[in-house]
Amino acid sequence: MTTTAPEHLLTADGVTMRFGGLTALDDVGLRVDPGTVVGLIGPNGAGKTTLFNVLSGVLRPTRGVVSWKGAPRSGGRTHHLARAGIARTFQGLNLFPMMTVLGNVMVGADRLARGGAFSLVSGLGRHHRDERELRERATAALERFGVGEHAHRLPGTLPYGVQKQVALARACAGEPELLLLDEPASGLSGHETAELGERIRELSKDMAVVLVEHHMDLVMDVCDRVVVLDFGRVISTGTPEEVQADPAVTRAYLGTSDVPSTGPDDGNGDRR
Ligand SMILES: Nc1ncnc2c1ncn2[C@@H]1O[C@H](COP(=O)(O)OP(=O)(O)OP(=O)(O)O)[C@@H](O)[C@H]1O
Repeated sequence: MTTTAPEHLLTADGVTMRFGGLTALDDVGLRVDPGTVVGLIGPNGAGKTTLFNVLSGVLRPTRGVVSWKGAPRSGGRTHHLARAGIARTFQGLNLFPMMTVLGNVMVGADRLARGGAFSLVSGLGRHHRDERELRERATAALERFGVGEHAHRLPGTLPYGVQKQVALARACAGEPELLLLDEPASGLSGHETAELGERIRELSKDMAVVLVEHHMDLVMDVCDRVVVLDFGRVISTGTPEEVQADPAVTRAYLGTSDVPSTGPDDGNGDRR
């Protein structure tokens, strides 16, 4: 039997999100193809976080459809999405503070095993073989992100940059097909951000990536396509070069310090 790979991994069609009288997203369309890195940018309040939350299933749109491999998706909790092959990171890291680094990453690897997410902590209800496999996967993920030596530490005892790598390792340990990254460069040094760029490029060989990010150098460096939001609408889509050259984008950023065509930025362009 011949199977045809779906053209798009994730699509959003006509997505509108209203909060009371405020329209945070207005008829937004987006597509993410396998193996591509898609950047979501826009001035403060443009709707990036709202769209990220719709794509990651945290918010159900007022109107419109988000589809995964061609099938409409109706929201879903994080672990449901993880089982489908979608992983995300959080701005606030969201590591479990009382669990070791290894334990945290084993939770991320869990979609590939049979037991429930927390049975690995208690050891209840999990087949020993499963647990050994999870441990191996998690250890490999930590090594891949260069933080294997911290496996038995608690996250809170580690520098912020290391915790960010652990959060990335946790998201990738389940071998997702799509990784959603919410401002992964925030709080990182220039050197750490450059390393992150290399990692994202490497990850994109195995999975698609959606990146919400204020750090323009990173966006322009790693993204295949960039979607620009302004006041909840998509005002430009294209390669980094195309959106940088788009006058609509320049206009949207006018008066902010968050200009996509310049070098390093402080990530705080605010026009409100
Ligand atoms: N839960 C909510 N209730 C009401 N209004 C909201 C809610 N979430 C977001 N908004 C509003 O929706 C608009 C878009 O916000 P959103 O946070 O998505 O923008 P953003 O592009 O992520 O901004 P930033 O770059 O500052 O994070 C803003 O006007 C914001 O105040």
